Amino acid sequence: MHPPGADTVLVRHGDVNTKSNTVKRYMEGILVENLEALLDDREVPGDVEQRWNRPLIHTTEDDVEAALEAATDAFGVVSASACRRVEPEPDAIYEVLVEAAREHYDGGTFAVDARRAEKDLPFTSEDIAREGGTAIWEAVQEEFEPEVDLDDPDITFGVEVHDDVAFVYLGSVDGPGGLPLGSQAPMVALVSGGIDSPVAAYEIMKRGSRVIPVYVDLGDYGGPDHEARAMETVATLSRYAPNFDMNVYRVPGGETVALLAETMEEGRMLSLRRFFYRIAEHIAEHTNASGIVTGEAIGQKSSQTGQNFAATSRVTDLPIHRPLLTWDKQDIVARAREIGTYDDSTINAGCNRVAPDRAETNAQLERLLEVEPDDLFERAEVAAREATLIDIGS
Ligand SMILES: Nc1ncnc2c1ncn2[C@@H]1O[C@H](COP(=O)(O)OP(=O)(O)OP(=O)(O)O)[C@@H](O)[C@H]1O
Repeated sequence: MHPPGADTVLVRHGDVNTKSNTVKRYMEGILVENLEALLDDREVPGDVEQRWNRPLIHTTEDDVEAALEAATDAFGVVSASACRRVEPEPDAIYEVLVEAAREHYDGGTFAVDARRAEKDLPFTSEDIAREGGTAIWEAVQEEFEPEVDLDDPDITFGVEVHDDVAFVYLGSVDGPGGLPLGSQAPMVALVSGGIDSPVAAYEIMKRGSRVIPVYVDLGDYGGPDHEARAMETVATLSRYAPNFDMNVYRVPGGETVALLAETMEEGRMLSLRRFFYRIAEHIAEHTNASGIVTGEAIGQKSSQTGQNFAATSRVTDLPIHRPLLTWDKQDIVARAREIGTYDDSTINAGCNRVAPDRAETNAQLERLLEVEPDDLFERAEVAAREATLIDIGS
């Protein structure tokens, strides 16, 4: 919903605002590039203006909702509004508020939420809210019984006044928040195509890190459907990052997985995890990435206990980031649905279970080292070297 004639998207960022002016300018520049790429990828016409504090997308009224959707998919964006630009004069603002009310108000409560970006304007936010509210009320009172409710209105008319322009909008749409993608160091993301790992990758992207996706082919324990599922989830994630390479490193792990399944019982999943981390470390070295991301959550699976993390994490010097560490499964599922990876993740991959019937929950590294294959690290190194890059076709 937007005021008639709205052809601009007003973009608000959050954490970018906490930075020094130099860093903020740099990050706003990255955000603008990302917004341009999202518009381009979705074939939405529009120009992005790098305006201090408030990037703007200039588009057409027909395209403004699509531009708004693209803007609220950009990492670093806290919220955005489709708005009409007007002269920063009270009467011009009230005129547009009245037009917007005539078009969209259909009874119930309303509020005017007005802000001034500059303090030296000859009117206050309260003046605009009060007089704008009166103008709206007078315009609709013959047809309806309008009521002002500042706490929980049915419709909110937003006004933001700068010294050179004012914006009028009807509410705002939340974005993901975080920081612009590419403003932080890249990370290797271990993606399995399950529900959790794509969400973990998304959460790291949200903090500004591009991800280098790595999928380990599990051989007989994986299969084409398992792999396709992983690739689909990455393709979905790449819609949020059209100007970043998200092709997947597919690493041949089938022989090692089969060996672990044949020779190990309780500690099998832990040595498998050590194998994954070590592979990720090699790919991180090769791609200049600064960490490893997984979808693990404390206690979610028997292999994901605190003791097991302590025993397995020591296999690499790189930090292992587990953005979902404290998340409940239902919250992970909700986020997967929100970002669009849930359906890909729940396709039946029809693969065999690697996990043993009796799983280790209290791993001791020394005991694990006694039973795991001596050449596990060499295997990881060779597998990483033999990785092939899969074009996810975005
Ligand atoms: N075949 C794989 N290739 C790459 N990474 C993997 C693979 N399998 C698991 N992982 C990584 O190890 C983590 C833990 O895997 P595990 O299978 O124990 O948990 P999960 O809850 O099923 O995870 P997910 O839902 O992401 O598959 C995953 O979140 C992912 O980061």
